[in-house]
This record gives sequence, structure tokens and C-alpha cells, in this order.
Amino acid sequence: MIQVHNVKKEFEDIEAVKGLNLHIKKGSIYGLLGSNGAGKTTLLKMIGGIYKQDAGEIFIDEKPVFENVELKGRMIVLTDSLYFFPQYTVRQMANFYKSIYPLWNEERFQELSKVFPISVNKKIHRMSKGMQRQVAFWLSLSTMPELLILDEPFDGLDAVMRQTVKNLLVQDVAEREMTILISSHNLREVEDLCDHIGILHHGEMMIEKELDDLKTDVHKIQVAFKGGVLPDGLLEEFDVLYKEERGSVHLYIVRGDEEEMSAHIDFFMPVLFDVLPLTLEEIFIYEMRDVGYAIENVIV
Ligand SMILES: Nc1ncnc2c1ncn2[C@@H]1O[C@H](COP(=O)(O)OP(=O)(O)OP(=O)(O)O)[C@@H](O)[C@H]1O
Repeated sequence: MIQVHNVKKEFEDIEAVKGLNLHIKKGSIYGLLGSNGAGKTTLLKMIGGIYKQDAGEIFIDEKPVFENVELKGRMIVLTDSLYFFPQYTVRQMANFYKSIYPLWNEERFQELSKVFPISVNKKIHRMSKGMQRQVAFWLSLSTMPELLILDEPFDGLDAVMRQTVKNLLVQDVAEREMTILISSHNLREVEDLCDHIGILHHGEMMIEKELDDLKTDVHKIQVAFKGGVLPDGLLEEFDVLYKEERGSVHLYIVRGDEEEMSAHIDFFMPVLFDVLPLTLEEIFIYEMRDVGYAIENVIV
């Protein structure tokens, strides 16, 4: 559904996005992760047709996105700064959406009024940040978008509302193959929701994978040997992202094939050998460390 070819974007002297490629299939939930300033928002805004790229091409359903009114009628871009008309109530804003989004579904809007505990007659600018975000989802989902682009979407929502919104999103993906592109620093949430992950750093795509593959590609290994002596060259030929000694136990974070690695370690007859699962948060931290973006022990 989305194809990004060699896309670049500069702001004055900053190269925010440097020749990036990305492919997202219809009906998938793609999580864009990355360090602060990595270029996530810039990329989302280009895919959403808000910014024009300096170079490269962006196609949605094989059509260029920038200034494409027809495509924009079928997609919603929700960024951190929500925009509502001053003085408008939810109903008035809904009428506006209805007039510009061809797939607006009034029945859905009414159904969702049971989910979001907000009066349609309330003025949006008088609502709390979290309530405004609820209205944004309420209106967005009533437009029946084929593509939903979300930048830090759950900021301000309480835990119950977060889960409710996530359920609504998953339901739309399952029932009508909506595609979601989501950028978030909340990796637990991304892990819950996404089937594909892309990690950006300094405007470049470092890793792009199915979440399940990403998880089966990186392993946390605990290993110990008789007398606490580590065999020479253990894991030398593997891609070790991190290692640490905890007494006689050695902890490794290794990228590679689990079976091959296990067979290799078994050969040295360890007295302890465990392969432990990694969370997306751990994978992110170790992958970022690998490109020199490490956690510092800062004490001030
Ligand atoms: N409108 C702008 N004018 C000038 N520079 C910008 C503008 N928007 C973004 N940048 C710069 O482009 C780079 C990428 O910013 P972007 O907001 O895309 O990063 P991000 O990955 O979304 O970051 P964060 O996780 O901190 O929100 C940064 O160096 C930022 O300072």
C-alpha cells in the first residue's frame, strides 16, 4: 500500500531523512521506532502528504501522495498537535469531517459515542488534553480511513482509554484491512500492536523486519562453564551486541540463528545455558547501542 523510494528531506542544514526506503502492506500495523530527532515525524508527515520530500518518491496505492486530494480523503494523519476549529463542539467538528471525508460513516460516529464518554455538544477547546485526543480518535475512526498515520498517538490517554482505542484500531485492521503506521516511544504498546517494525537513526533505516522475525533474530543468552572458565573464542563468529559478566555467569545479547548458536555453545559443554526471550524495548536498546547510541550512567 505504501512505497517509499530513496526519500530525502532537509531542513536548512539538517538532513532529517537521508535516502530512505520503506514498504508497508495493506492491513499491516507498522511501528516506526527511533531515537529523538531520528526523523520519524518528518517521514510520517511526508507519507501523510503534509511535507513534500526533496528527493525520491512516495506512493500510496501506486499514486503520488503530495497534494493528492483523493488519497487524503481516505487517510488520516494524527500528529501530536491536534487541530480543531476554535469554539466548535464535537458535533460541529463531526459535520465538518463529514463534509470533507467521502467515507464518513454517521452510524459509526453514533456507535463510537457509546465508547467515548463525551457529550457531542461540548466545545472541544474546553476539554482536557486526553479528552481532545479521544475526540480525535472518535472523528478519525468515523471517517473509515484506509490508512491511519499516528505520531505518538496515546499521549494523554489514561490506561483504560488506551486499551479501548487499541482494541478499536485492531478491530478496524481485522474487519476492513485498515493499514496503520504508528510512531511511538512506548515500546510496550508498539509490541502489543504492531506486526512490522522499522528502527530509524539519524534519518536512516537501521532495521526493518516483521516483529516476530526481529524477536527470533536477537537472543539473550546466559551461560556458565565449569570452574568459571570461558572457552576461547566462544561466540567469536557470532554478532554479539552486548556482553556482561555476572560472577561466573556470562550474559550475551547475540544476533543470529538460535539453533546454530545453541549447537555451538553446547559443543563447549556449559554447566548452565539458557536462551531467554527479549522484549522489544531490550532489542531496541541493544540495537541502538550497536550503532553507538548507548545508555550512559549519568549522575548529576
Ligand atoms: N520544521 C523543522 N524545521 C527545522 N528542522 C526540523 C523541522 N522538523 C524537524 N526538524 C529537524 O529534523 C530532525 C528530525 O526531526 P523529527 O521531528 O522528524 O524527529 P523524530 O524522530 O520525530 O524525533 P522525536 O522522537 O524527538 O519526536 C531533527 O534534527 C529536527 O531538529
